[in-house]
Amino acid sequence: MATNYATVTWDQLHRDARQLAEILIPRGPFRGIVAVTRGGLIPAAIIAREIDCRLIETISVVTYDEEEQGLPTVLKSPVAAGDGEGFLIIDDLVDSGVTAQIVRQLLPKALFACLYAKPSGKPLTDLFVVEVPQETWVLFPWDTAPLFIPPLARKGNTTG
Ligand SMILES: O=P(O)(O)OC[C@H]1O[C@H](OP(=O)(O)OP(=O)(O)O)[C@H](O)[C@@H]1O
Ligand SMILES: Nc1nc2[nH]cnc2c(=O)[nH]1
Ligand SMILES: [Mg+2]
Repeated sequence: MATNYATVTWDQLHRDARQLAEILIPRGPFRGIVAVTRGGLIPAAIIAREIDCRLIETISVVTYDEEEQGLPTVLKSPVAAGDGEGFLIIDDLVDSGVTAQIVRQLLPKALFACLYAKPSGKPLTDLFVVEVPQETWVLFPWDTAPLFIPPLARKGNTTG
């Protein structure tokens, strides 16, 4: 279980994805992108727009249920990407690196990039934008919703 949380807003995610695209342009051009569903879908869409790439394939790997890590299962293979030559793999983050390891085994010639990297997963990604502590759970904009909280002055005041 994570000991703390880092909330990423839509704006921040968009800025980080654009920054990754900027780093990726000199590494291209790419024949296509493989988005690691589901978390990689939105970063991949933003990056595809910035690097002007229209061919998007997906790979589906399920590893986590809520915050619990389980055995990874490949639900969909990225058949259109062959051995990955000329392709760019995009995910939202690497944590333990297990998902990235599986994806890389299936696409050994592709470049792997993600927005956020925790120390254990860092060696498994070719490029990333922001490092996050291992014990921090990243809350993506699609994981969260704005919520009313009472003013501090009323905290613990059951009458007001
Ligand atoms: O480095 P790891 O420890 O493998 O963790 C990273 C993976 O975990 C999350 O996906 P998740 O399995 O939760 O599925 P989702 O993308 O469909 O939400 C995240 O989107 C990465 O793909
Ligand atoms: N949302 C989210 N999914 C994850 N999967 C593995 N690590 C994380 C994390 O920090 N945040
Ligand atoms: Mg994922």
